[in-house]
Amino acid sequence: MIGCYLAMVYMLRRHDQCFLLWSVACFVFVAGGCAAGIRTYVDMPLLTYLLADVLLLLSPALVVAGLVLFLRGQLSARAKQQAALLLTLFLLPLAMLYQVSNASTALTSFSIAVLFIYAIVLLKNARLTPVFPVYILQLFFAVHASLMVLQVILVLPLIGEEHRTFSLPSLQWVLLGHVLLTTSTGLMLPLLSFSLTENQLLRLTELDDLTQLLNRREFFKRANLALLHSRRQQHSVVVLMIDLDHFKQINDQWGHAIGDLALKKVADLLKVGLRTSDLIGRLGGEEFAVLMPNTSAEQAALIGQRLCERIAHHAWEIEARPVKLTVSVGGASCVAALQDLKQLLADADNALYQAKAQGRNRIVFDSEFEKQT
Ligand SMILES: Nc1nc2c(ncn2[C@@H]2O[C@H](COP(=O)(O)OP(=O)(O)OP(=O)(O)O)[C@@H](O)[C@H]2O)c(=O)[nH]1
Repeated sequence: MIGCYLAMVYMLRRHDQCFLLWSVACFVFVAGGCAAGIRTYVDMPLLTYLLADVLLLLSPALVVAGLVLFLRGQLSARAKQQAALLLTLFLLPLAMLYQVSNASTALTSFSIAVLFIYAIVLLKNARLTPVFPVYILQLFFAVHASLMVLQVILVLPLIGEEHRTFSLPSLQWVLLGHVLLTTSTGLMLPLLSFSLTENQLLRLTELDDLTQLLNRREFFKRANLALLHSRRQQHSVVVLMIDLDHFKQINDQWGHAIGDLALKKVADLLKVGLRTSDLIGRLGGEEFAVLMPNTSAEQAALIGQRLCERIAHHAWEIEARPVKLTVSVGGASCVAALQDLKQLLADADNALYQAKAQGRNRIVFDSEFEKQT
């Protein structure tokens, strides 16, 4: 059932390959369980021991392969080679041991435990929010790995004995835990992907596609909140409007694609030149806005001046074209954030207009602000 459920998620998620692997892993697990289950009735060790153990190991291996695919977006040739090598390393001793009573069970259980530990390590590098599906899966894998180690401990003394391992009550409990954990893991895996989609959707609605800065709507939303916060704290706030100089000429001379790369580069330079607490947005076209909370006019003037210099003196070369770029900056501030955002932006825009009129590549502050300071 879980295999069918994952197969349906695979189709719903537009053939996201990791779900196919996870679905196949469930069917392989059931096939391996069936092959092992008929040991009591059928004397075909090749089927009931060798094939059963191969299938039982292949199932978690497919889960791990699906995780790699999910986290890295692809299974590289190197990863496939490593998987083939590991499978061979497992198959060789198994082929030699499968007729020795209980030895193959111990080997398979140990290998599965190693695979689950690897899955925990893989998930450690997953940067997903909300993070709880990752933690829960790590917990499942940890319990599952412990269960497999327990199975090894229980089976080791029975190697070579003609005892039917799974008739032991303790091992039946382990087996039950194995099935429950496999089911729970199968149910939890899609949540990983929902976390990822949620993140991607959030990014799409909040960030500007080209520059990965806040888009206009998100900038206004966050800036209004920041302003409210500053008002409560009685802090002064500075808003900068930043506009590229003669950007039309760059588009006309080098083409729109180069213009886009120039916009991206400016955005990167803004990110580097400003603090993480500053909000940076692309309001549209070649116009950016920055809100600097808890910042004095003098500090902002200095930072703005440095930004202009950093951009003007940057070794501009985009796809081997010597693109020359400068920006003009208009600043506005209010002590204790008495103004609203729209007014602040309008004042900064006014100052930007003056910066352009005075020859560009400079920062000018709104005169209203200068009076206040
Ligand atoms: N490549 C690219 N160009 C854009 C984008 N958005 C706006 N532009 C261009 O930016 C240019 C803006 O031109 P203007 O408003 O005349 O301003 P300017 O040439 O920078 O001149 P000043 O602002 O007066 O210094 C136009 O050519 C737009 O086509 C974009 O996303 N990518």
